[in-house]
Amino acid sequence: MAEQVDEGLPEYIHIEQNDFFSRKHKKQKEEDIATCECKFENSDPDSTCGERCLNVLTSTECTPQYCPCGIYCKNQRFQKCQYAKLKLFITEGRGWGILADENIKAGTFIIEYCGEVISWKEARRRAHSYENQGLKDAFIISLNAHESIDATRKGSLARFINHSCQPNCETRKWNVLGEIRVGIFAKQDIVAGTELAYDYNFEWYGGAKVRCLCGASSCSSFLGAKSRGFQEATYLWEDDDDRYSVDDIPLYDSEEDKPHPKMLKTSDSLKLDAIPEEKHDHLMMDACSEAEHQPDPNILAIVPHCSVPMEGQVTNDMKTEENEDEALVLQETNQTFVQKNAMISRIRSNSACRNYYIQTTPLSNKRSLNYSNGRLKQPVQKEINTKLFGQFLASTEAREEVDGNEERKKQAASELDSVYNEIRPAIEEHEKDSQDSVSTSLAEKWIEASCMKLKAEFDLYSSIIKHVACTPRRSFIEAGPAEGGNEATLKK
Ligand SMILES: C[S@@+](CC[C@H](N)C(=O)[O-])C[C@H]1O[C@@H](n2cnc3c(N)ncnc32)[C@H](O)[C@@H]1O
Repeated sequence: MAEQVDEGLPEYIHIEQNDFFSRKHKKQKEEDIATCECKFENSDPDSTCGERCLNVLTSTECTPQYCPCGIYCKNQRFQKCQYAKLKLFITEGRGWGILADENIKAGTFIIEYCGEVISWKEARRRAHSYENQGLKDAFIISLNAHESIDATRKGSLARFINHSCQPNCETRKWNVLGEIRVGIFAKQDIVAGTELAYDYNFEWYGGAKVRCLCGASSCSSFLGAKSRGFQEATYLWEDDDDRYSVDDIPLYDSEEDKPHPKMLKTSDSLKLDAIPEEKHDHLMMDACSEAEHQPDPNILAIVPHCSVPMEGQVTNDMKTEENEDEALVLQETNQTFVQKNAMISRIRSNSACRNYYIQTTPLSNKRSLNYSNGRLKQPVQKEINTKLFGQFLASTEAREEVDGNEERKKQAASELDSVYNEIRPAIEEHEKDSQDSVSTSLAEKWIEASCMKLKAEFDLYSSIIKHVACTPRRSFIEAGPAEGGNEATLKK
């Protein structure tokens, strides 16, 4: 049975505590330690840091030695790795998944989403690097506006929990000894043998679209289909308009995905030997597809390493990781910053994760996702041809004013793009996560750049309207033919 499990198991390093990649774990200052007012009473099991505990109410774990309940404190679940019993299993079409190995009550802390804590810049760099190396599974989630957790190389069993549009679990952020940590919690009572899933809430940002195989009746068909990026990119323009045909947009079926080559040797304590032999037709989110996960030779080979010492497992050195990072940096230096299907999923507190939308232009929410016979259509930016208008105007001043305004509009748009790039994590976090706030200075910077762009657009369009309406127009003969063969529109 154990051999069966190791066969095809993705290569990763099992950890049960976050690994800080570029900084140390924060040292909790004494004045920052929140002490609750609970008091252990033999007769009342709820007296020890249960639902009424002030720390529990604020999603903060009690600090050992400071909790009045001492060893009886029940609010140190992350610290003590008090996880529910889980089993790894192979889904049909979605790779590995996790089953509840016991009945789980609604609200229960199930497991921590562990991984490497990295900056969002590093997350973006890694996402592109992983993508370039053919790694299709997304394991990077956001922790807050500045940092992400990457469970690609190091993680807990939580890295195997799949997405569902109708999930039985959710993510929640907790403050543990001064650090924010992400836990998977049961949204409802879960019966043993049921697959666990939460809504990734992917924010798709380009490239191939991953078909969602969660099987829920309310399934949105693609991972990230509800995100702004996806909706913008798949906006359906006029029907029967061949220009927007998307026959060649690449679709990625998870069922075609192939897990990593030869995998990690795990200790028995991980319960990796518990994959059930029978098919899991009863599972809530069993896949619709028949295909199996196959090994993918393109996927980055990662040397097994365990930061939590495990029986029979050799602790690897950092060299491999460093070399790998160097390779990633080199590779990235060589690559152009073309949109690819790199996935960084970003968790928002107490609910989900999403992908970065790697695009410099902020997207509007106004468009909705549309399909035409199951096909998605590409967006086209509709721009006013100011050059054409300029040629239409007789006065040099009018033409110069329109040209100048267009130039200012372009500058404002590019400034907004660069501000957006600079503060994107904070903006995204703010939009999707009521727990995180954008700092006032960032918000002001963003608002100022947005206003400048709106003003520049307004100035441009009003100058066009003003001059077209009020200044004498040149005849087509005088203006000469416009670029793009728009002669007809130039004639008076
Ligand atoms: C965090 S991993 C989950 C574990 C993954 N199944 C594995 O075998 O390693 C996320 C990846 O699993 C796959 N996946 C998860 N949920 C899915 C779903 N509902 N439909 C299709 N693929 C899914 C996608 O490839 C996604 O990028």
